[in-house]
This record gives sequence, structure tokens and C-alpha cells, in this order.
Amino acid sequence: MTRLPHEKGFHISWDQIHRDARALAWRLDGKGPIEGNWKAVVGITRGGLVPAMIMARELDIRTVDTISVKSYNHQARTEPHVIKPPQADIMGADGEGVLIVDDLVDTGRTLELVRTLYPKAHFATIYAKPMGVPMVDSYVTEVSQDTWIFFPWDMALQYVEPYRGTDA
Ligand SMILES: O=P(O)(O)OC[C@H]1O[C@H](OP(=O)(O)OP(=O)(O)O)[C@H](O)[C@@H]1O
Ligand SMILES: O=c1[nH]c(=O)c2nc[nH]c2[nH]1
Ligand SMILES: [Mg+2]
Repeated sequence: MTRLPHEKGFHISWDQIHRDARALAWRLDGKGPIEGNWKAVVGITRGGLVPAMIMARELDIRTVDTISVKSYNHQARTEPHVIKPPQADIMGADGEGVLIVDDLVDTGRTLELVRTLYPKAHFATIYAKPMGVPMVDSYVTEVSQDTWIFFPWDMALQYVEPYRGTDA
């Protein structure tokens, strides 16, 4: 296991990821290889499921599947492996026409593995770190490699002390 140093935190709200996933969908609209269309959206579980759903809704795509890849135990990186593949007839021989979506690309190891399986698919993530950029075809926002991205499903609202403290 490799534990990476993360100096900064980038905290994403539900509203932010909703807007970013929509923006990514709009950018890819009409860009599929089959008369501009995409034949399916495949989310890389688990993080890719929320953006995949939002993008499939925007692009009016009803064929939605998942590929389950596990690469991290909390913030510690492990060797990525496929736990559940998508349906073979959706992916075809090489993934052509399929939009494969994840929440982020970090080292690029997850997408590298999925790319070897489906080299002609289009790989889209909402966020990207520099090491992973070569592995992704489309993304919305880049953050530095030493930033840990906190997604809304991993957070909860909680009380914070006022900046000037309290009298108690
Ligand atoms: O570019 P990489 O360094 O491979 O990292 C990116 C991957 O890591 C996270 O998934 P994780 O394995 O933590 O599983 P999860 O989506 O179920 O949270 C994230 O959702 C990406 O899929
Ligand atoms: O929630 C997460 N934030 C990250 O920055 C990250 N990098 C890999 N996997 C990740 N998961
Ligand atoms: Mg993931």
C-alpha cells in the first residue's frame, strides 16, 4: 500500500458536482462516434456513479452500466482490480461509442486498467490531478497532485467554531 501526502483539501458540495457533471455532459453532447451519439454510459463504481447518472440524464441515455474497480483503502493506494465488469454486449470488442465516467483521475492507475480493456471508449472525469491527465479524454477541473478531493458523499455538515472563538 502507498500512502500519498496530501497537503490540501478540496471540498466539493452536491451542488458543485451536479453543476460540473452537467457541464461535462453538455460539452460531450453530439461528440459520440455514432452520428454524434453515445451508445451507453458506464460509471466506474463507486465514485463514478453519481456523475454517470447526472450525465446520462442530461444526454438522454438510458443504457447505463457499471464497472467496479477498487484502487484505494481510504487514502492509501492499492493495486487496482476489477471486481465487476460491465455487460459484454454493451461494451462490444473495444468500448467504442461508450462514455466511461469517473469522479476523478488521480494517479491514472484506475483508468489505465480500464483503458486496456476498452481502448476505444471515451474516458471522462469531473476532476483530474496532473499525473492522471494523460489517461483522461475529457475533464472539468484540474487540482494539484497534493490535493485530496473530498466528495459530498464522504462528508457531513457539522458545527465549526467562529473565527474569533467563543467567550465560554
Ligand atoms: O487515478 P487513481 O489513482 O487510480 O484514482 C482514482 C480512483 O480512485 C477512487 O476510487 P476508489 O478506488 O477509492 O473507489 P470508490 O470509487 O469506490 O471510492 C476514485 O473514485 C477513482 O476511481
Ligand atoms: O475521495 C477521493 N479523493 C481523492 O482525491 C482521491 N484520489 C484517489 N481516490 C480519491 N478519492
Ligand atoms: Mg472510484
